[in-house]
Parts: sequence; C-alpha cells; structure tokens
Amino acid sequence: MNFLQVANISRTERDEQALSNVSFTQPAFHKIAVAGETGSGKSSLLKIIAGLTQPDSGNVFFEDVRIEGPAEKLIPGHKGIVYLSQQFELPNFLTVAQVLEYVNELPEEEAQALFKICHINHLMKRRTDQLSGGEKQRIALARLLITSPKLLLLDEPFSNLDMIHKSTLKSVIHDIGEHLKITCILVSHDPLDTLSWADEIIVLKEGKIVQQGSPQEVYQHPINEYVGGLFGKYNLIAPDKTSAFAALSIEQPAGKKMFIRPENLIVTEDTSASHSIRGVVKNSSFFGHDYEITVMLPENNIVIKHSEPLVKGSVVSLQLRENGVWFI
Ligand SMILES: Nc1ncnc2c1ncn2[C@@H]1O[C@H](COP(=O)(O)OP(=O)(O)OP(=O)(O)O)[C@@H](O)[C@H]1O
Repeated sequence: MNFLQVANISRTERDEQALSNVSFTQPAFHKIAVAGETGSGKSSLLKIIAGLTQPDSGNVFFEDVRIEGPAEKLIPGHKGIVYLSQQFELPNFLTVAQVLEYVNELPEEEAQALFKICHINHLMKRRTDQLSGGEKQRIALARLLITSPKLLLLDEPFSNLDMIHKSTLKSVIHDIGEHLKITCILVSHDPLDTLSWADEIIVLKEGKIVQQGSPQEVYQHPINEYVGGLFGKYNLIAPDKTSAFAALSIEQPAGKKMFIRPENLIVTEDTSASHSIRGVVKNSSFFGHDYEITVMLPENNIVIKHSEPLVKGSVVSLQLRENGVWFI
C-alpha cells in the first residue's frame, strides 16, 4: 500500500499551467519538502493533495483511497489529511483553551502532550486577539493536530516569523514527526528550512517537477542553474572562462558550465601551490558565522567562504574540495 501517491496531476489557472503532470509517491514518515520560485505551483499542489482544489486531470491516492476534490463532495477535505495555509484563521473573541476544546477529541493526557509539543501551554487563557503571529500559528497548528491526522501539509509556515518564533516552530515540526508519528510535506522557499529537515526535496518550476532527490543531491548536484540558485550561492563558470582552473586538471564535459558552491573553495596558505587557483581579494562581507569573499580571477570573479576577512588587494591561493565541482 502506498501512503501517498500523486499521479499525473495537472491544473490550469487563468489559461496558465499551474501544475503539469506532477507525480510522486511518499512513504509514511518520509519527510518531503517542496521547493520552487513564487508561482511555481507549490500551494496548488498541497491544496490538491488536501482535497481542497480540484485537479483538471490526474489523481491523488491516500492509503490507496482516491482523494475527491471539492467538485465531487459537499465538504472539501479528506479524513486524515490537514493543511495549514499561509492564511490560516482563528475564531475571534475566544480564549485559546476554548478554541482547542471545541475541536478536541483526544484524552486529556494526550491533548496536554500535544500542547507541550506545540509550545502553547502558557497561552491557554489568552484570547486569540492577544497573541503574536507566531503564537497564533502554533495554535492553528495544534488545532489541526488535535484531530489526529496522518498527513500534515505545511504551506510556507516560516514566512513572516522572526528567528525566535521560527526556531520554536522548527522544533515543533521536528517533534511532530518524532513523537506524534505524523507524516509531513513542507513547502518553503528558504533553503535552510528544507535542507536540514527533509529526506527528499521536490523542486517545481512552472508547475513541473524539475528535480527530485535528497537534500545533498539537489544542493551539490542541481540539474540546472534554477535549482542551484534556489538552495544558495554558487559560482557558475562558462566553458571559455576556465583558464584560472587549468592547474586543477578538471575534466570538463563539452559545453557545460562549472558549478561550484562558495564553501567548496578553500584558502590555502601556500600561494605557490600547484593544483590551486590564484586570485586577488576584491572584498569581504560579514555573514555572522563566516565571511563571503569575492576573489578576482583573470577572466571572472568568484565567491568563496572563509572564517575571517581577507585583506583587499591581497593575493590568495584557493583549493577545490574533493567533489567540489559539478557541471550543468
Ligand atoms: N485561485 C487562483 N486563481 C488564479 N490563479 C491562481 C490561483 N491560485 C494559483 N494561481 C496561479 O497558479 C500558479 C501557481 O500558484 P501557486 O500559488 O500554486 O504557486 P506557489 O509556488 O505556491 O507560489 P508562492 O510561493 O508565491 O505561494 C501561479 O501562476 C498563480 O498565479
């Protein structure tokens, strides 16, 4: 039995293809993140899986049962699947306890454990209009989880959250998977949210899956520049601009560009080192845990990461980490 099977889903919105033949399967407890630029179809996909949007063609099966869309049933949605939208709403003028009691069917002990996981125990007496955005979101999440779903669909849960609320929510999402045994699909366009959490990443562009793989695969071996760019900074060196890399004896496939993540280039002390690239430091920018350094090569500039700033105008020697180059 497949836990979730998405089979050839397509949907058109205003004459544009929002989703085009999207297919994938998800085993239970396998954490899937969906990434893609704005308008690539991420929310549409989640809503179709939740049974809240009707696909034009294709099917979604949840535990081998076909999910009916809103055109096929009176009350949209599917038992066992919950969707936390970017625009969730809580009832006004009620306390958090009242909001949750209304939907709660869990025994008291389980409900308390759930509230603890969601970091909301201390908010029970507050009214819903007396909460911060991050607190409201965790109440909305608890309100869905209290129905004991098997599949949780989270649509950009971290957008609009400051670092503190974001880190609380990250630990909540981690604990949901660990302790509540709920499978999750997460949509986010921040690479840091998805790379560290997901077992598998599905990348959408213009409604199509362009790459699907482990976080390591999509980060280190993107299929194209679009995927590479979604997950962080990179250097892309055209085939006719690689003279500075000659000493590295890299075998370059014809017509392909060199793709190198900044952290795959490391500064070596020895400026005469063979098997290294020499360049001149153009500038250093502070990024908290490290510096981003732009280095001028004869034909182009490249960006590297380094633990300290480097003096502008100084000559540096760089080495490439093992398997640090990819071609696209
Ligand atoms: N209700 C709607 N009416 C008209 N067009 C829509 C509707 N919902 C989505 N679309 C269009 O379908 C395409 C996919 O939208 P969708 O919201 O799924 O993308 P997304 O990847 O989730 O974007 P974002 O990251 O901005 O939320 C976009 O071109 C969007 O404008």
